[in-house]
Amino acid sequence: MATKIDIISGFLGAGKTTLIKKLLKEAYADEQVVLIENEFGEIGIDGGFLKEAGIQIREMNSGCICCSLVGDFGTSLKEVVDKYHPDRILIEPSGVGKLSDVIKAVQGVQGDVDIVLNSYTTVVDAKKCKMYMRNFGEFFNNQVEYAGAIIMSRTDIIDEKKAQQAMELLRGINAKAAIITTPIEKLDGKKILEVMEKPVSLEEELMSEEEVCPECGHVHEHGEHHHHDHDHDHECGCGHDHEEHEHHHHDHDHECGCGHDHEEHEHHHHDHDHECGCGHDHHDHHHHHADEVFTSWGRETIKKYTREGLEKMLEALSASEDYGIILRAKGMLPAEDGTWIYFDMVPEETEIREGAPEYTGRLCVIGSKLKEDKLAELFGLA
Ligand SMILES: Nc1nc2c(ncn2[C@@H]2O[C@H](COP(=O)(O)OP(=O)(O)OP(=O)(O)O)[C@@H](O)[C@H]2O)c(=O)[nH]1
Repeated sequence: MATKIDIISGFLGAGKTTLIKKLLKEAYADEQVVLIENEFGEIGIDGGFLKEAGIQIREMNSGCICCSLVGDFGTSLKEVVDKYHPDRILIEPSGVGKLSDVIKAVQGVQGDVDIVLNSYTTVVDAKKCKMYMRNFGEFFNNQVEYAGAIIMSRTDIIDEKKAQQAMELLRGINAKAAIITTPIEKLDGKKILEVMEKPVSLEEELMSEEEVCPECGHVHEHGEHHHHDHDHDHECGCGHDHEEHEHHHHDHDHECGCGHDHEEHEHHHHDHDHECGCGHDHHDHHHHHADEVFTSWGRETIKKYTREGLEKMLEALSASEDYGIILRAKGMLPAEDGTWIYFDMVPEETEIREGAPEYTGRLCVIGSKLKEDKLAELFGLA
């Protein structure tokens, strides 16, 4: 049986790891699963948390799984399949990766390796969705637009109105995905996986009632029919033949988000297919690689911290832009009292907990226009 590939995408701190842990426990318990992580920061931090769950983890920290690294990624995927023959490979792209690039990379090796793209899901922080769309739309929106299913995180802590607003924003750029709005801790992992694998939105459910497939003339089951549609959409963004491109152009304009009109868009495709083939509009001056926009700063350290001290440092990070635009910080550090402090921070939300001793202390900050000297000073590591 071909190894199933589940892609779990989502912006920095969205809740990808939280979801993966839940799926491992509740939905993948009887399967052999390998996780491929592509972290943006230089220091692998998540690995530590997930190793406790006892699954195989392969980290790809050398760069993004994107246009330039498709080869490495393919090799990595092949090695994992040959070595472990897993039932499933979970791919957790970096929080600033473009989902379309990852889908394309998987599809690119599908012919050589016995894998099948099974699901492509995006976790969205419902609390920050609006802000991310506005400030980092180029990366954030792509993850939403290409998702088969969208899981809204933090619907447990925001009010209904805000959740509704976030949902509408997401629906505005992805008309088809199933959007999970129920807090995930209320749902069984199996149920979540079911939605990820057969993401049927209400709209499709209603529409497909009596719908006859225009291609084969049959009435399909909901899920079946839906998958059919989705496959087409995604193929369209990923370097498949031109006829199909044109055929689906209507959808594609939306997916691209480039703001150009249809004709112009088509033009770009002709011109730029050669350069990269990833279906992006490279002519657009707003196209960036993640490392042009986001930077990370990380340190290994033996310095000991206190919870109170660390809390203040993390508060200072989001209180101003003195340290740059901070989007994410995490780490595990030795405490003065001999315990270990693990922390997870997204602006205005900090989680500090006790964890198992690590071989050394590590911390990582991700953001835009980071001021490294100031950060080193703040954490007492200058
Ligand atoms: N209240 C609440 N907190 C959440 C939810 N999902 C994630 N978090 C918290 O948000 C923080 C980040 O969650 P992660 O699962 O590590 O996010 P991630 O997407 O893997 O983050 P990256 O490491 O940046 O890729 C953690 O402190 C989580 O406990 C949610 O649905 N509700």
